[in-house]
Amino acid sequence: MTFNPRPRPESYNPARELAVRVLLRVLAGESFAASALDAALQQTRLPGRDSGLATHIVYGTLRHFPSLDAALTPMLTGETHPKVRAVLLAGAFEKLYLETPPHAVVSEYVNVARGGRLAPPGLVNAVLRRIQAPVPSDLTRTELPDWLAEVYRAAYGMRADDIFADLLTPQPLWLSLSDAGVRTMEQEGSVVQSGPQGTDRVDLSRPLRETEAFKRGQAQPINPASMACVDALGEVGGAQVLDLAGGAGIKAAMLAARGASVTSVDLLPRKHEQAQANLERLGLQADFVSHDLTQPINLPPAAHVILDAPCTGSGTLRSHPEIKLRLTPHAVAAAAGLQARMLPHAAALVAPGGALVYSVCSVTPQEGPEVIAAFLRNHPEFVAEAISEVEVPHVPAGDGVLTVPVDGIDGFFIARLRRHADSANGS
Ligand SMILES: C[S@@+](CC[C@H](N)C(=O)[O-])C[C@H]1O[C@@H](n2cnc3c(N)ncnc32)[C@H](O)[C@@H]1O
Repeated sequence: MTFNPRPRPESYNPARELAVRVLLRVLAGESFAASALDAALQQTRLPGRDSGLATHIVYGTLRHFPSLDAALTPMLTGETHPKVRAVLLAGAFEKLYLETPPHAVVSEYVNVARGGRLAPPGLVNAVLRRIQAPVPSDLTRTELPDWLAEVYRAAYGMRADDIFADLLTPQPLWLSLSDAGVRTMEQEGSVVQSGPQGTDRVDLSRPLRETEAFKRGQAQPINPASMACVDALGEVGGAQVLDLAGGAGIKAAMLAARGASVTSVDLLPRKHEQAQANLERLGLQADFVSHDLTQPINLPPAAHVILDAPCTGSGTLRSHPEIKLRLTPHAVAAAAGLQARMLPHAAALVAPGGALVYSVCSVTPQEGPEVIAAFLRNHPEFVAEAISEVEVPHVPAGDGVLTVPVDGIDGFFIARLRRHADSANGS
């Protein structure tokens, strides 16, 4: 008898297997899409076109997850292994939302399933051949759970439908660029368009980290709505600024670049390490303090304080579509509770006559207007001020503003509170 080796699986584009493996981690709640994808792309070094395809599949699948899940669920019986589900979700996304010919989608994902030992090829073949778009409904139009779609409708009224459509499209890249950075980017073939709040919208000719502008410290990613929070602090050149919940230091970097002396406070020392490394890249500096801001903190008061509080991120669904899959009303209440505990300790650091900017990248009323209203009821020494520095589209929201998440701008709640000049500090 002659030995017949098993036929080798047909080849397939590794971008699809990479996308499936990234989805597997993100759907298991192990990672955000951005960091899982970044790590996988750095490890495999796919050519540019293929990394573009992998990125498109990961984000598209997450953005359309509610519809894809609704289309798949009736076709599957019993428990479906997460690996099988990830293959089917990615395949269904590509069949229903990209222009890849259906027969190519089926054969590619059958080969991914077999070659990557991810799923029974026969099942993938059968499901992807038959799958069709689900019947149109509110869910397929918004791709959001009902309660979250209602939050958006309540916040933005007539504009909500445009926002739902926008949230399903790829996120543009926003950078803060120095003049030299604009020139370096353009020399490398990237297209730079000036955007709101002094940011630039950039179509890159290569991955950001590989651009000279990034390596030389001439470029910092920042969303215009995030920059609006920095701008709301007013003129900070030469002033002391307390950057509370400073995290990886994006706002700290923008403040330091304007000549402020920044002290950045965060719960997690590892965030300070990231911030420090980034500031070094940019040729800037700041001081760091690790502290739990639900507790009083002993720092000299400052005329400019920002609390960019931890939040649910419900205003960043275009760049972080996985958030909508995990977010619950319970998580919103928990975030609002944390923010309400942090705000008085931040306010205690504001010098008489000074300003406190409170910001969250969330559009829920609990994390924005309600936190501020409750604080002001108990702190008559503060008054909310109008913020003229917000250039991005925004709507009024209680004592602050809510930026409108269209055109790649995140949804941020921003309020500015002024301490009366004759009121002393204290919690
Ligand atoms: C929205 S992020 C800050 C982003 C940052 N301001 C920036 O612009 O890069 C919120 C930060 O709050 C921090 N945080 C969460 N709970 C905290 C607490 N109890 N005390 C201090 N910081 C906290 C998190 O570690 C996270 O870095």
